[in-house]
Formats: sequence, structure tokens, C-alpha cells
Amino acid sequence: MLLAIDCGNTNTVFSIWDGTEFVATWRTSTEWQRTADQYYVWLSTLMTMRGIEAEIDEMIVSSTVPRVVFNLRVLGDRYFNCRPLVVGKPDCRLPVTPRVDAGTQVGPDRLVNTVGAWDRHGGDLVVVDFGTATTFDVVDTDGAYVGGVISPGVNLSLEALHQAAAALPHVDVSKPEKVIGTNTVACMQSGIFWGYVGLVRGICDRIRTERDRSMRIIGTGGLAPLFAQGDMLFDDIEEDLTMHGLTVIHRYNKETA
Ligand SMILES: Nc1ncnc2c1ncn2[C@@H]1O[C@H](COP(=O)(O)OP(=O)(O)O)[C@@H](O)[C@H]1O
Ligand SMILES: CC(C)(COP(=O)(O)O)[C@@H](O)C(=O)NCCC(=O)O
Ligand SMILES: [K+]
Repeated sequence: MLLAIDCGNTNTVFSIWDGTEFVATWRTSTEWQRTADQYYVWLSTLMTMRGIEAEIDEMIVSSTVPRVVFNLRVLGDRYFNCRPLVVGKPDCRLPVTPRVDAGTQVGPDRLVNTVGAWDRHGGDLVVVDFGTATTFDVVDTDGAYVGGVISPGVNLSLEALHQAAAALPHVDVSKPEKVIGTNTVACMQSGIFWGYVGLVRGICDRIRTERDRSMRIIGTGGLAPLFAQGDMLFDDIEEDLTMHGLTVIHRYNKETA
């Protein structure tokens, strides 16, 4: 079975794919110091607890943090007797080459989102991913990643407010009842929530105008459902989009080997 790993700057998601469906998905914080042995103890414990007897013999990794890849390679080599495919490395082929400025290292998560969205919806798409950063990935009619937008992430923005202003507390993101806050926390939540609703809508509208066509907007990342409550921002919300993209890239590399 396939172990698919998506490392973001904040969290790392592990999913086991049996060729038809995801058998299990687990999340841990991203720490580049974590060793292969630590990953294995964590993963095998969770598998045992869930009674999963999957024989993992293939791995694919997408990582926005280059340093974690080394220990994930060791994990494959030592425990699963396999060499992981790593998105963005020369030996991992993509169905369509990205069209960006020469020398640009597109985030692997964005390439994977592009492939996953293309597989499900065809072209002319914008993928909005609420991760550490909020990214917009533009997918052309032929499935190519053709650029996008990188904005500060929602939690990053809240944390920056708290860090920079002595009187502003740490707050969690949520949808406020009203726009006009009558206390500090409500004011901050309104600024973040309605600010991001406006940001997402504004950027998607400008992308559509710049490309002069209507494009499907796909939301992903843990916070997408929350922001969807604010406005009609997305045509679809797909929490497993990155994982789906990883399985498509894995299959493509096997078929074209
Ligand atoms: N369902 C959720 N509800 C609230 N916060 C979430 C949820 N999912 C993710 N987050 C937060 O959003 C931020 C980005 O998370 P994540 O999508 O894991 O980022 P990355 O992929 O960059 O590691 C983190 O601060 C995380 O705690
Ligand atoms: C923009 C990102 C930081 C988003 O990472 P994430 O929020 O998933 O951790 C990542 O895709 C990245 O490092 N990109 C490299 C630059 C680029 O995509 O153009
Ligand atoms: K992400």
C-alpha cells in the first residue's frame, strides 16, 4: 500500500491509500528534527490502535520544508523497504510542466493541488489553500500550474497582531456574529474573518478578470469550511485535495515508468 505524506510548514499529514480509498489519515506537527525512528513509532502505534494491518511498500512525499525530506527518505528505506517519490525532485514526473518564470521553485504543495484539482475538475481552476500561507494556484485548461498568489496565512496574521501589539491577546479564528466588534477579541476576529473573506473574493475576481474567463474556485485546507460560511467563495470544498493529488502523481509515475 501507498503511504502519502504532505508536509506543510505547520503540520504534516500521513495517509494510507489502498489503491481505491484512504484507509486512514493522521496529522502531526512539522518538525524537521524528527527522526525516521520517531515517525515509525508514532505511525505504527496509530496503525495498531486502529487495527490496520497495511503492508506499506510505496511512499510519496510533498514537502514545503526541504529539511524534513531526509528523515522521511530514511523512514522509507529503513522500515518500508522503498525509496519515496518526492514531488519537485527530478525523478518525480508531473503530468503537465508548470509554466512559470525560469528558476522558480514552485511549492510542491501547489503542484500537487494543481494535479489533484485537474484530475477531478479539468482545467480553468483556482485552488485556494488555507495553510501556513493562504495560496491561490491557477490551473490552465491543459492542467498546467501557471502561477498564482501567496498571502499570509490566517493564523499567521492573528499571531502577528498578537506579537506586535502589547494589548492584543492571542485569539482563535472564528466567524463573528457581527462585523462591528464591541470588545477587543470580537474586533480582531472580525478583522481576520471578514478581511480574509474580502481577500479571497477580491483576488479570485481579479484572477478571473485577468484571464478573462470564468473559473471554478476550489477551497482546501482546514479553514476552508469556516470561510465558506462568510460568502459564496468556493464552487467546491475538498479537504483531501492535496492527498488526492499525491495519489494521482504516484499513479502517473508508475504508469509512465
Ligand atoms: N480545522 C481547523 N480549524 C482551525 N484551525 C485549523 C484547522 N486546520 C488547520 N488549522 C490551522 O491552520 C493553520 C494551517 O494549518 P495547515 O493546513 O496544517 O498548514 P500547513 O499545511 O501549512 O502545515 C495552522 O495554524 C492550523 O493550526
Ligand atoms: C507558499 C508556501 C509557503 C505555502 O506553504 P504551506 O502554507 O502549505 O506550508 C509553499 O508553497 C512554498 O514554500 N512555496 C514556494 C514558493 C512558490 O510556491 O512560488
Ligand atoms: K498547504
